Amino acid sequence: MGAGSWGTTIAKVIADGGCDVMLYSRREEVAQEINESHRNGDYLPGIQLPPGLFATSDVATALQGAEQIYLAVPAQTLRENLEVWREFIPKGATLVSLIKGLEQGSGLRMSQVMVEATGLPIEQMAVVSGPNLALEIAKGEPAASVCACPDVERANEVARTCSSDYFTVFTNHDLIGTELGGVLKNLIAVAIGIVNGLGYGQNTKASIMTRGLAEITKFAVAHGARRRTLFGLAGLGDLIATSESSLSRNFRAGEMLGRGYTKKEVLKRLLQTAEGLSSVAPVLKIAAEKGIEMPIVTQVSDVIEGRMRAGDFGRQLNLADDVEVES
Ligand SMILES: NC(=O)C1=CN([C@@H]2O[C@H](COP(=O)(O)OP(=O)(O)OC[C@H]3O[C@@H](n4cnc5c(N)ncnc54)[C@H](OP(=O)(O)O)[C@@H]3O)[C@@H](O)[C@H]2O)C=CC1
Ligand SMILES: O=C(CO)COP(=O)(O)O
Repeated sequence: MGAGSWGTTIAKVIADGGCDVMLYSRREEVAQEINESHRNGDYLPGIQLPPGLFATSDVATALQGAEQIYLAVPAQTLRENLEVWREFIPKGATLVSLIKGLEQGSGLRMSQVMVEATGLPIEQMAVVSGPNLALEIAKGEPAASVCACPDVERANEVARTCSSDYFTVFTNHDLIGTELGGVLKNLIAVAIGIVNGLGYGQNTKASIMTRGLAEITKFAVAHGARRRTLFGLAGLGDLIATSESSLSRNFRAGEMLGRGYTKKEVLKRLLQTAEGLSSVAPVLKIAAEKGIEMPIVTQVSDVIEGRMRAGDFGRQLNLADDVEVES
């Protein structure tokens, strides 16, 4: 559900793995292009999609008989989408979030939004997250990811379905950690983008990446995540991929901020989803409520909202109450 860069790529992975896939696009012309030319030129230029991958702009057709429903729309639209889609969800289907953002206002993770918006139990909700830059995977470059679901059997089924000879999906039990890893690394990717835009070198980036990992681990653990999840593919792995790649929209957004563009200008130029720009406010609100210091994320927010000059970014990287988190 969602034929942007990641929805289309996962659909390709699943079709390449031998399963039937129906991809939902809200725009009829995108579905038509996929069915007729086996391309999605807006989002995956140069990529040939497999003939077994079909698309539709009709929700009922997309969801008819679906056993697993992969959600790949922006975090801020998921609730309203599901409120329309829920009547078409087949009984017992697994809903899989591919989304790496928090809902603004409520601060909820996507699996929580999925439960609220559909009325289905959390056991039917899964998340797939990891170092997965869409275009690289669409080209067939090998990569791995993590599927977490409270129901172990469903996690295994999803992992099997969306694994192919170039995409390996591991399972774990930590839904919260897997979900938060994807959300939080985006904020650090924006930070790395900012200092890259300022022209700083590897010391600054490595410092922010390492201290950023400490900061986001602390936040995630305070929510019940397992620390080791944040040091695996869904945390550190995704942080490395996103922070070092110009394919990352969050990194590119940060880079533009570092070069002096305003948030409004960045959003206008980006055209695609950069979840970090929307997640930063709910993350900081929750952090403040729980008394968690997040100096890097705070500075990201200050630069995004124009409260701090990008040139001043990175002067304060320490967590005042935490000196041992790296041990
Ligand atoms: N791209 C990547 O490498 C990865 C992305 N993700 C995550 O996947 C999620 C989706 O990202 P991605 O595919 O990259 O985003 P894109 O911006 O590439 O695509 C977004 C998709 O959502 C659709 N959409 C936008 N608004 C609505 C709406 N109101 N109702 C229904 N559909 C809507 C868009 O349709 P339209 O084209 O008509 O605007 C498009 O199909 C994000 O949370 C992202 O963090 C996770 C891993 C990797
Ligand atoms: O999550 C991603 C890679 O794992 C994609 O990152 P961006 O959303 O920043 O492009």
